[in-house]
Amino acid sequence: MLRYINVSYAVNGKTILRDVTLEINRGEAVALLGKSGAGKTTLLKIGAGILKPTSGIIERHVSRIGYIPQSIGLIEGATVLENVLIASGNPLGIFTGRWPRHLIEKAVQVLRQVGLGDRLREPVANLSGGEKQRVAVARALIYGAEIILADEPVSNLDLQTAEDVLKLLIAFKENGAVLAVLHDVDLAIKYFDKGYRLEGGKAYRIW
Ligand SMILES: Nc1ncnc2c1ncn2[C@@H]1O[C@H](COP(=O)(O)OP(=O)(O)OP(=O)(O)O)[C@@H](O)[C@H]1O
Repeated sequence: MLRYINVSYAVNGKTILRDVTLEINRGEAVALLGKSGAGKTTLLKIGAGILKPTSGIIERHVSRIGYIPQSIGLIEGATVLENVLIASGNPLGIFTGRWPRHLIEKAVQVLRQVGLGDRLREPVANLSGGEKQRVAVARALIYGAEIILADEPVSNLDLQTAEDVLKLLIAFKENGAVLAVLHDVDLAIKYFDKGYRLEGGKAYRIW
């Protein structure tokens, strides 16, 4: 679904990625590991099309990519339901605050799917870190993303919550595939089909 071929990325004369080749196939959950500053976020942003590689090729065999940044990227003052509706891509609703009934029904359905059916009217600011990650997954679902690129989706979460969020992310494989940046190798091995480690700008397949 997503393939990096000899991708390099440099900024201000500093090479962050060198000749990275890796692929995420349909039905796969792929973990990306590596020390702080190794280039994991940069790699994800290139996959999402936010950054352009300095050289190399990105092949995308998907039309919709869901990108969940480290900051999660929710609108804190808006409700859980509004945050999901905004991701549905209906431009009128964003300006008028009025959404077609079918979209509201769909938003409620994806929020139930991620276990937040009883928090629809809650401002996102009131949610815990794990619950915010769930909203982010619900946004990807209503958007119709085929692949999720998630940047450290479980950092700062306790183990139980981290496992719950990972199970939810992994379930997204049914829609396509998942690429997630993780720090915990044990969790990565437990839940992910494939793992790469970034080191010195290069990607090494570790399982
Ligand atoms: N626009 C930029 N200008 C200068 N340096 C940058 C820029 N973007 C990234 N870098 C540097 O590139 C390196 C890789 O950054 P990146 O955010 O991809 O790392 P990371 O592996 O995601 O780190 P972390 O685990 O700490 O989030 C870092 O040293 C960072 O400071």
